[in-house]
Amino acid sequence: MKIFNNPPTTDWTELTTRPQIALEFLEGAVRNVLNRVKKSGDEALRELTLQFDKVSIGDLRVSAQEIEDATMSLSPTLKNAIEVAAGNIQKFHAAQQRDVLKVETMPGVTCWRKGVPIDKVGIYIPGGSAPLFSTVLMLGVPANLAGCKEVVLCTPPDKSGKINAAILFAAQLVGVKKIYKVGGAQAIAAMAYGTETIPNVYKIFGPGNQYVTKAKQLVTEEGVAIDMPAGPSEVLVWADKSANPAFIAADLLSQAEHGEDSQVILVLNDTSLVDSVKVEVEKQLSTLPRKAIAEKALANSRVVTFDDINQATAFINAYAPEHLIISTENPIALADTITNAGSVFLGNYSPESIGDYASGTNHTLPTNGFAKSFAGVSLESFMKYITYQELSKEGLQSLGPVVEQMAEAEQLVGHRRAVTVRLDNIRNSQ
Ligand SMILES: NC(=O)c1ccc[n+]([C@@H]2O[C@H](COP(=O)([O-])OP(=O)(O)OC[C@H]3O[C@@H](n4cnc5c(N)ncnc54)[C@H](O)[C@@H]3O)[C@@H](O)[C@H]2O)c1
Ligand SMILES: N[C@H](CO)Cc1c[nH]c[nH+]1
Ligand SMILES: [Zn+2]
Repeated sequence: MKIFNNPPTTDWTELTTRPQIALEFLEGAVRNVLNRVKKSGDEALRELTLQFDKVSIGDLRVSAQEIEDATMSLSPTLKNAIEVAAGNIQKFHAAQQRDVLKVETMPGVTCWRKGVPIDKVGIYIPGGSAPLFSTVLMLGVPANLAGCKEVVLCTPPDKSGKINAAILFAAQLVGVKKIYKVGGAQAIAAMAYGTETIPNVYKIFGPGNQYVTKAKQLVTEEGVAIDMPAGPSEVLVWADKSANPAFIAADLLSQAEHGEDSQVILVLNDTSLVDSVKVEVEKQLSTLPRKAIAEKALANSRVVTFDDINQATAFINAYAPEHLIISTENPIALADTITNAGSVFLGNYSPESIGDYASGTNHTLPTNGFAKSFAGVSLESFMKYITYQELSKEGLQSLGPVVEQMAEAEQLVGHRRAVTVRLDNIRNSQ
């Protein structure tokens, strides 16, 4: 991890840059995949799966027997852990349900807003380097709570053409039945355009690598909605002397192990922890099974120190981390100064991996600075909100003249007439 002490505050560009595949190459490669799936459907999916996942797939859909076998093969302790996590995720997301609130903006003018589920949604479950069955809970639970009619799940097969048993168990737990063995940009294309086997959907959810994330962004050009760009994982730890160097190192490594293009940042308000954290990172890295991956991610990572706490806040808001851990003496006060972050973990006993799996919050979060403008997945992400209004005769008599004035001034006589014709009718019938 490269160290920056009191970096100049005029331009954060270099310090907030994430490791990325060259944009032109990435976009070209992903557009090629999208076009192939659009043109050749299932045939392209099979060819691309052979090319990228090195396996030949016959039936793209996971059978009921495969789901049953997977469920049987899983240990009771893991099943129980998944159920506990699902319960917490269910509780947190169910609490996001809102009552319909009717507002009388003027006497006789009533407006309200009602959430309705998005009929058809697609959920992408990453599986390239690790089978993220926790993501099935993060997306399946709110889709189920929202009442989406059709949920399509895509995830890459392993080298023997199978889907990880825990992914299948979690899917049946949250009621997802349409599961397909396809990953990467080709899975996003399948859910966006539909193929002979895979139904198209209206909105695509889920994290993934840079290919998956770019594919999601590109299909929005064709009218498909997405949750947000949720690419390579990242964490920023903000610590002071009260933090434990072993905890900090473990938190940094927990996200560094996701992928070589992950990035972890340590922000310190003094330099006293630099050496002890370095020692701990080396120590813990030496026994980490995914050491090679984490080492590459650490090479893209940074320690940034600031004498001035306000500069630290400004940097963190400019970086807009996916995850922010605040391991300082008064974490809540510091958290209040943060406007750009996906999810925040407070104090020394809130490791980020708790949120990855089981506290209840959603782990599908904006990366690469998108936390400036996007929120993580929530129940609302699976709904759309329709607004309604109903006017009584008296309501139209009060508000109609206002709209007549405004429509006339916008030179939209047709708009004015839709009001006038009714006001005339009321007058004539009195
Ligand atoms: N932001 C979030 O909320 C969040 C949550 C969980 C995971 N993640 C991230 O998701 C990512 C998962 O990535 P992954 O790779 O393990 O799994 P993945 O499922 O996202 O991608 C695997 C697929 O990528 C495709 N692919 C691989 N190399 C390719 C190439 N050269 N050209 C075209 N396509 C290619 C293959 O089709 C493969 O099936 C990680 O970066 C992780 O950090 C993010
Ligand atoms: N940290 C990831 C979100 O960036 C989520 C995850 C799933 N499993 C482990 N971690
Ligand atoms: Zn994680």
